[in-house]
Amino acid sequence: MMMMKHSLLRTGSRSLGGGLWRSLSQQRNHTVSNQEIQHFDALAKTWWDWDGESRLLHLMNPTRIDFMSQIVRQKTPFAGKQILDVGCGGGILSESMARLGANVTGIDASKKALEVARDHSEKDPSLCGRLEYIHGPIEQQNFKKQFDIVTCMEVVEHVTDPRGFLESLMDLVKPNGYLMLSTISRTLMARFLTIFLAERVLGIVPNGTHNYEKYIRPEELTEFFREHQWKINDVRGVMYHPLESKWVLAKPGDQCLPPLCNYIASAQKP
Ligand SMILES: CC(C)=CCC/C(C)=C/CC/C(C)=C/CC/C(C)=C/CC/C(C)=C/CC/C(C)=C/CC/C(C)=C/CC/C(C)=C/CC/C(C)=C/CC/C(C)=C/Cc1cc(C(=O)O)cc(O)c1O
Ligand SMILES: C[S@@+](CC[C@H](N)C(=O)[O-])C[C@H]1O[C@@H](n2cnc3c(N)ncnc32)[C@H](O)[C@@H]1O
Ligand SMILES: [Mg+2]
Repeated sequence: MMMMKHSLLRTGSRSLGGGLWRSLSQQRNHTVSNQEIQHFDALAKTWWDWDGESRLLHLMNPTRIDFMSQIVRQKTPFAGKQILDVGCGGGILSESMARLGANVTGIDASKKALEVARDHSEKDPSLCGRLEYIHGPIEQQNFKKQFDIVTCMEVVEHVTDPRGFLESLMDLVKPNGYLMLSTISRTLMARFLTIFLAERVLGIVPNGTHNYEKYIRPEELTEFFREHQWKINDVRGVMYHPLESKWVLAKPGDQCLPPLCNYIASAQKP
C-alpha cells in the first residue's frame, strides 16, 4: 500500500534512535491538546450512560478484552497483571481489567473524566485496592515501576506529538511486556465513516470528536515500533455494525489489506 507522505509518526527532520534526539531533548514534548480535553470534559457526566454519548466505547469494550486475551494467550490473561490504562477516560476498560484480576492504574488528562471514573469505581467494593486513577499528562509522571501491559484505546488520535506520547508509554512497559492500542487509520474510508457518517449523519459519535489529519495508518504505527526494535504481535481491524450495535474483531490473518478504518494493535518490548 502506498505510504502516505505526511505522517505524525514519521521522523521528519528529527534524527530518531535514542541517541542524538534523546540527548538533545531529555524533556518530552507536551502531548495534551486543551481543545481535545475540553471535548472529553464535556462528555464526562454521561460517560457511564450506556446509551449516552460514549455508547460506542462501551460497545467496543468486549472486543478489546477479546483481542488482549488472544494476544496474552494465558488461561487468566489479566490475573495479577500490572496494567497502565493511558487515556482511561471514565474507566470503562480500566474497570473491566481490574474485575478480571489485574492491578490497574488509569491515567487521563481530563480531570472531569477522572472524577467520573473515581465516583463510578467507588460504587464497586470489588475494585477497592485494584484500581487507582491519576490525573495528568503521561510525560510529566514519574512512575517508580514498569507495567506488564500498557493500554491506550482510542487515545493516540487525540494527542499532540504522538511519537513522543507513544515513546513515553513504551518506556513504562516491562521487558517482554505489551503495549496495546486502538485507533483509526488515515484513509478516505475512515474519514467518510468515522466523521461524515458517524458524527454528522448517524450522530453515533459526538460531533467534533475526530480530526482526520491526526489519524495514524497501521503501517506507520508498525514502522514506528520496528524502528524501536519492538515485535508486532498483531494488527486487526475492528468494524462497528451500527444496525446490530456491536463491534466485530477481524479474525487473525483475515485481511489481505491493512485495516482501512478502526483497528487495534499489540506490540511487545524486547
Ligand atoms: C469532510 C468529510 C468528512 C468528507 C467525507 C470524507 C470524504 C472526502 C469522503 C469521500 C467519499 C469517498 C471517496 C468515500 C470512500 C470510502 C468508502 C468506499 C465508503 C463506503 C463505505 C460504506 C459502508 C458506506 C455506507 C454508505 C451509507 C450512507 C450507508 C448508510 C447505511 C448505514 C447505517 C451504514 C453504516 C456504515 C458504517 C459501517 C458505520 C460505522 C461508523 C463508524 C466506523 C463508527 C466508529 C466511530 C468511532 C471512531 C468510534 C471510536 C470512538 C468513539 C468515541 C465516543 O465518544 O463514542 C470517541 C472516540 O475518540 C473514538 O475513537
Ligand atoms: C475516546 S476517549 C477513550 C477513553 C478510553 N480509553 C476508552 O476507550 O474507553 C479518549 C481519552 O483520552 C484522553 N486524552 C486525550 N489526550 C490525552 C493525553 N495527551 N494524555 C492523557 N489522556 C489523554 C481524553 O481525555 C479521553 O478521556
Ligand atoms: Mg477517537
